Amino acid sequence: MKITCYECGREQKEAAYQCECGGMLEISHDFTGLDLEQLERTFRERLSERMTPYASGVWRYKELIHPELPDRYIVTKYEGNTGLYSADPIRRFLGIRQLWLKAQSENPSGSFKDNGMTVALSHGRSLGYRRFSCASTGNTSASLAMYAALAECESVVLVPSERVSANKVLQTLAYGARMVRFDGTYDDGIRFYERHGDELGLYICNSINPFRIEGQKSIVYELAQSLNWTLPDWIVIPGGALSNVTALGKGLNDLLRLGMIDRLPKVALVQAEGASPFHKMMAGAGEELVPESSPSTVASAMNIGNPPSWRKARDFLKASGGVTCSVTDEEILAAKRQIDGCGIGCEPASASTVAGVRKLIAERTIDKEETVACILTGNLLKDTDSLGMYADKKVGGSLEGSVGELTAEAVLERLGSPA
Ligand SMILES: Cc1ncc(COP(=O)(O)O)c(C=O)c1O
Ligand SMILES: N[C@@H](CCOP(=O)(O)O)C(=O)O
Repeated sequence: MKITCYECGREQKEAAYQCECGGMLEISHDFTGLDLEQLERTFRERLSERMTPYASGVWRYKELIHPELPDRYIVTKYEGNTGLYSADPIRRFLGIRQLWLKAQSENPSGSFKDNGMTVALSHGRSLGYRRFSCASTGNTSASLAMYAALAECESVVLVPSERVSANKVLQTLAYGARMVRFDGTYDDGIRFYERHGDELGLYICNSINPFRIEGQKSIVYELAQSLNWTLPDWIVIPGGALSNVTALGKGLNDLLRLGMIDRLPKVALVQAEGASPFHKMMAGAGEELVPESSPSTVASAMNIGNPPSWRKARDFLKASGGVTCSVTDEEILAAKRQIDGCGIGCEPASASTVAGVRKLIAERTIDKEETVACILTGNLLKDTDSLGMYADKKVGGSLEGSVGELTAEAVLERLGSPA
């Protein structure tokens, strides 16, 4: 395993997040010598592991993620192992032949961050760190605080004072994090760490830490394994800091290189219109990202104007024929209503995927005969404010008004006869 600069290629020391040239870091593995059949058998056999690190849907793939890490450093809550659903109401809503929803929202802290955080935090422990940190819109901080508490370590987090979900803030605090609220956005928090992280002696677990990306690759490994190593035509994913799409691309390239899949699916990256600097760059065929200083969307997890991983994301999407699009807050909430109402549920950022599929079908980029998997990144309870924001607030048809005396007849009168 080697850590190099994504920009200049220079090899790096272990604990760095950024090369001297300012470039992001990347981990590369030498997979030579790995026996494909043996690997597939191992990944299958580990599905029946219980209470060992290999019962995790991340560490099941340790050989492809962090082969050198001694097991004693692993901090796991058996993350991954999330549901893959074929939700008919959503499929009908989109009018598409086949749709899968991969619910990373079912992770232990309620978001896809756990896939990456277990690896970053475990690696930091192996380096001797006891104090872990991040800047966050709330999900990264909740995940970090949960794993740090499990490892009996400290967590220190920077969270903007506005435009974040109160649920995520409270969850982070409940796990014992020390929190600094500040005026600004996630982007300002990252800039602070790039300047001061080392001097503060903190181990930073944002996605500028390349071990986060290694862990997040497991999402697509697990998706591929669940579908017997045959991926759908499209994978659709939301984009904020762009760590998830970067990890998706890296994981897909690993699987192709190893011969575990025989073609790359197309990837669609969806941003919220009010925070879409990456989509604007891609749509305008530009090569350089122009940061947005005041990103603003109901999908608060994606209130990001200067995504650190944009170069990696751009290179993957361009090389693989991927696309980007943006959707409005209204479109996000309409899609969220469908996803919640079919019993799966998600937070607004995740719903942008289904909204994006709808738009890409309308634009004829996705054909209705193609197969699609959407990555649902965060849990419905992560943002309860957004539940009151549906255009039509009657989600399941709430019984408005009083039923008077509570009798079966009175309730039935309000409900009507069963369908
Ligand atoms: C629930 C949720 N969905 C989507 C995103 C966007 O993912 P990324 O920042 O990796 O692009 C985030 C935050 O990062 C998130 O918390
Ligand atoms: N939505 C994220 C912001 C991106 O953070 P990172 O972990 O990819 O650096 C959050 O939950 O903080």
